[in-house]
Amino acid sequence: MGLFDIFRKKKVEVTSETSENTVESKTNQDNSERLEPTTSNDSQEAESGHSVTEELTSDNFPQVTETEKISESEVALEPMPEPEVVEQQIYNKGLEKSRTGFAARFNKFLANFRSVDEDFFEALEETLVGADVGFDMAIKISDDLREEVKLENAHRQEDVRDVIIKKMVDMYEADGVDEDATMHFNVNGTTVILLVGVNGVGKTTTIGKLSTKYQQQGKSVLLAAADTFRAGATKQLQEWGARAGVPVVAGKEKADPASVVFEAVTKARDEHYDILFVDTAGRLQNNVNLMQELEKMTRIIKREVPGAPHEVLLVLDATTGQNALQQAKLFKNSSDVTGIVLTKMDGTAKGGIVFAIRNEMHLPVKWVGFGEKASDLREFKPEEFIYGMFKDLIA
Ligand SMILES: Nc1nc2c(ncn2[C@@H]2O[C@H](COP(=O)(O)OP(=O)(O)OP(=O)(O)O)[C@@H](O)[C@H]2O)c(=O)[nH]1
Repeated sequence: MGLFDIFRKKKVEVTSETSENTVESKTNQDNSERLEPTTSNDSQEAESGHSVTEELTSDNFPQVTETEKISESEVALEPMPEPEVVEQQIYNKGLEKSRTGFAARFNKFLANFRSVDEDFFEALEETLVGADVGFDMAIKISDDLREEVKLENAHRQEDVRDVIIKKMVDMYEADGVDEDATMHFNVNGTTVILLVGVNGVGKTTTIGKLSTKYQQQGKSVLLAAADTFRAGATKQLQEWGARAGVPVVAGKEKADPASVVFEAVTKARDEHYDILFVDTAGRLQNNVNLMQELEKMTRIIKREVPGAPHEVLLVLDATTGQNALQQAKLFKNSSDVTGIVLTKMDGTAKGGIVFAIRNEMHLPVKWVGFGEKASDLREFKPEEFIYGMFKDLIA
């Protein structure tokens, strides 16, 4: 089953689940309406002009009634949602801005639809570029659609919309056929994971989140604060380390980052840590010194732990749109990037960047950040992403 079919299936399942829930909640509402006392707190509040809650003291605190006790035990028996459902909810929430942004652009484009002519393709390209799917992909989609018989026969807005979204999903799927989005671990010793990227994209935060996750899975984790460039970076990493219960190897401010890496990598290897995360400094990506610094660190890591680094994760800030794509190109050329962490997806209306990264970079997105908390970093799931992005657009 292709990605688009999975997306359609998900949509049908969720729509029918939602309508069942609506019937159920309507029934509950009907019952509760009948049980509701005639004088509610709200009306008391409205009459007295101030909150009832404020007047509660230990003396007049209401006793739990028999009915409330029953409903509490009912709540306790309620089944926990399936992990896939939880994941879908997280993606839906995290992609809210992108989804509404894309839907607004797309609906505007469709509202002007009269016929499939040259103007139509021009407007489509503009819409796609505006949604940050990347220039190359926008042109490719538009070119492919010119050959599409189904589009030629489409007369209604809904048909046009379905053909275009199916094309986007199919193309996205085809571009990712050889992509390996799994994390690679060293089976014979310490796994070394390097995080690279420009200033402020979320490297330190991502290390904090990943170390919390792996620590909770029972792995022993060590952090290396090799960002000696920015004052405060080491402290920030130490704070995450303390929260996750993970030790941090740090050097003095402005110390040679390579010396911190050397100390950390030998400690991790000799003391048999499962994972070492290396936080690097993020100056401008075209800064030659930064690239040389990264190369030096990588040489030391390779020398001390053969086969390392096992992952070089490039962190990109999704809110920077096409700028993130430029950064990806530069880093890909000068370091052995194995995957991408796309942060701040919660704060962008430009989720289309995921399409551009796959289409133009052929680098797998391995993780996505939907917020600042440790649990907001999620493994990248293409199905959830496609669903979260387009669910409002397909009937
Ligand atoms: N909303 C949101 N904020 C995030 C996310 N990831 C990181 N941030 C925030 O982005 C800001 C920068 O994150 P850092 O981890 O300091 O970035 P950095 O790449 O280490 O920065 P430098 O050390 O300057 O290179 C912080 O305020 C983070 O809380 C995310 O997924 N969503």
